[in-house]
Amino acid sequence: MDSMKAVLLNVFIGGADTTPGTIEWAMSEIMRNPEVMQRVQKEVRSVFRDEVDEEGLHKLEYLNAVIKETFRLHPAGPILPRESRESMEINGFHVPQKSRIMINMWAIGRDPAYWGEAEKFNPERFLDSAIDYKGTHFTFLPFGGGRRMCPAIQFAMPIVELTLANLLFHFDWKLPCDMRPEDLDMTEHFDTAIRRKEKLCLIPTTTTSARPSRLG
Ligand code: HEM
Repeated sequence: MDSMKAVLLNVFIGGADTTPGTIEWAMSEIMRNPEVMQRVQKEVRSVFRDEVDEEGLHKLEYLNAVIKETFRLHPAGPILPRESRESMEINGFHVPQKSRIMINMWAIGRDPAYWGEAEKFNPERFLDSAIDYKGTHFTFLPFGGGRRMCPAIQFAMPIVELTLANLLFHFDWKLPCDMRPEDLDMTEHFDTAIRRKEKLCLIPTTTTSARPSRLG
């Protein structure tokens, strides 16, 4: 019974903050980078005609790169906890058996040793790149890796893609009070996940350019 409770709690905690948090960070980064907004909206609006559907998602190469870049800078699971099964030596440090090891994916994602212009939101770095989120590229593990990696990738990714594609397809977006993109507050609040400290507040306007066939 206790392990059933633990599994259910894990699913609730694992699913609660991660997906909406990723969508919120992606929209924040897209708003801060108008050239990314222009490119991603152009892609979404050229792939879909009347509605966004799941079948077309695989064609959204640039949106996929935007999501990967969001994971790199704002990983929903910033710390991956592990325990060493045996004692070992890593980079000259002795790690005793059963040590608790915290892998800091947030820091690895911003490490200039692995990423050019590491602090810059640049989805283009993932275009024509073999790096994916399946747990084999150790500098990029948004869903973790190994036997404890997130069991919900196939479920979570379409939700993130569909939500963002819909937001970008149906609406144009503005920052409130004539705020400039570079003034958008990106302060982080660290909990089990890293969320925005201030909620993201945006103004949607409906657009006719997304639905040419209905107007035609
Ligand atoms: C964008 C969405 C999501 C991201 C980025 C994400 C990321 C992660 C990460 C980094 C881990 C730790 C993996 C490791 O230690 O190697 C994890 C574990 C887990 N996630 Fe997700 N997750 C997402 C969505 C979800 C959803 C929607 C659910 C459930 C409905 C879920 C359920 C779980 C569970 C149960 C675990 C624990 C697995 C275990 O300990 O064996 N996740 N997730």
